Amino acid sequence: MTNNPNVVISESKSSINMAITVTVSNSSIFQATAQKPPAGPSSTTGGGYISISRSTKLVQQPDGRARIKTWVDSMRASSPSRIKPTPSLSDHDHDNNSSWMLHHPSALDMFDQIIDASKGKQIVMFLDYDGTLSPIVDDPDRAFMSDAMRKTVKTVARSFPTAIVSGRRRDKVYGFVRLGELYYAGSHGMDIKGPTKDSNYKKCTQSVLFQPASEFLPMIDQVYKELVEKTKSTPGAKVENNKFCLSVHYRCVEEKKWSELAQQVKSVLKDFPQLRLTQGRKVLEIRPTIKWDKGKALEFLLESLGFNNCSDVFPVYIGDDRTDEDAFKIIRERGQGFGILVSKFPKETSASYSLREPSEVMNFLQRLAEWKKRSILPLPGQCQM
Ligand SMILES: O=P(O)(O)OC[C@H]1O[C@H](O[C@H]2O[C@H](CO)[C@@H](O)[C@H](O)[C@H]2O)[C@H](O)[C@@H](O)[C@@H]1O
Repeated sequence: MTNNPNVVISESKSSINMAITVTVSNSSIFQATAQKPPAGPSSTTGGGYISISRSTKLVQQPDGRARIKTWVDSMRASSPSRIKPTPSLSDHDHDNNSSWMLHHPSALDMFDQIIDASKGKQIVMFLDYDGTLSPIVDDPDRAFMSDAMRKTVKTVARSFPTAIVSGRRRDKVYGFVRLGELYYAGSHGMDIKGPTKDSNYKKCTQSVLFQPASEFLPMIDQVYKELVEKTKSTPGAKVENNKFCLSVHYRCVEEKKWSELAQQVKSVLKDFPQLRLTQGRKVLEIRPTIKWDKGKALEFLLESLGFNNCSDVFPVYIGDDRTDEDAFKIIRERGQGFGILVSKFPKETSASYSLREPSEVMNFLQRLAEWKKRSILPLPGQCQM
């Protein structure tokens, strides 16, 4: 995707006023401040509040009970499968659904309009992995992508610069996707690497582009060990080491144990104010407080491609998670391209369009690749020089 995929950019250092900031809709859950030595290129700063949504803030209780309740509330809120299935939707639910679909229509239904808007511009594809290219499953180590999806992504990557942007560690998501011609932004964009022809992907360190949180590696490893130890008494809990960030999965934890798990995570994190907690789909995500996310990764990749100040670029970002909202927002702010949210349920989002599930994502990608193929073929009767 870049003119020079072999460039290595190191992070700049600045002193940071650490904060753990969490909003549920955009997902910071827990906030505390502390002064710490330099740890990253930039930082968030914060006061002592927790926030359930962009508009709702709670004052912290000294004993932390309100905070745990807020965590558990937001863990529930991030479990949309709890919503009743469509056949039993009430009139009110139907109205909500229809109104949401008016604002976020299906990208398949709007395919021609999307293509029209992209005319004369370079489409650049950004694809989230879990829940977008692969269906959500109980075991995060078995979230395999189908061969049909892999073939489709390969075809798309031949037509447009394409990046996978995932919360997972980069080598793990590469292990699922197994396509060397793509860009990969792992650890929520904190580990970016360009295309490689080398079949041994891990050894090809020359094409690493950006790792803005490398100073956090020892801390992340330490917190990983502590979380594994602390949560082992909670059946079903699973801690995943995503290199520059961590995931604490509660998909397989009984709901009555969620509060206990939140308490365990909180008790570890209290000693690490340099880390913040965000939420995904039945997962608590822990990452450095640096101002870097999937949106920044999108901007970085566009810049690497030479599209920073261009009016003729058309980024399309497809994702299902709260962490993808950072990228949807950037796309909106740039006024270029579109975000597409993968969801069966109405959700607050900055995406413009929606798709219901990975099979629809595949369908959309196939149509996009077919359109591109047709658009470069000569018209019938037209001579090729
Ligand atoms: O940015 P993504 O590629 O969407 O990664 C976000 C998290 O995805 C994975 O967890 C999610 O998918 C699992 C497998 O389907 C599922 O079991 C889990 O409940 C989901 O949250 C991944 O395991 C996490 O590390 C990523 O942060």
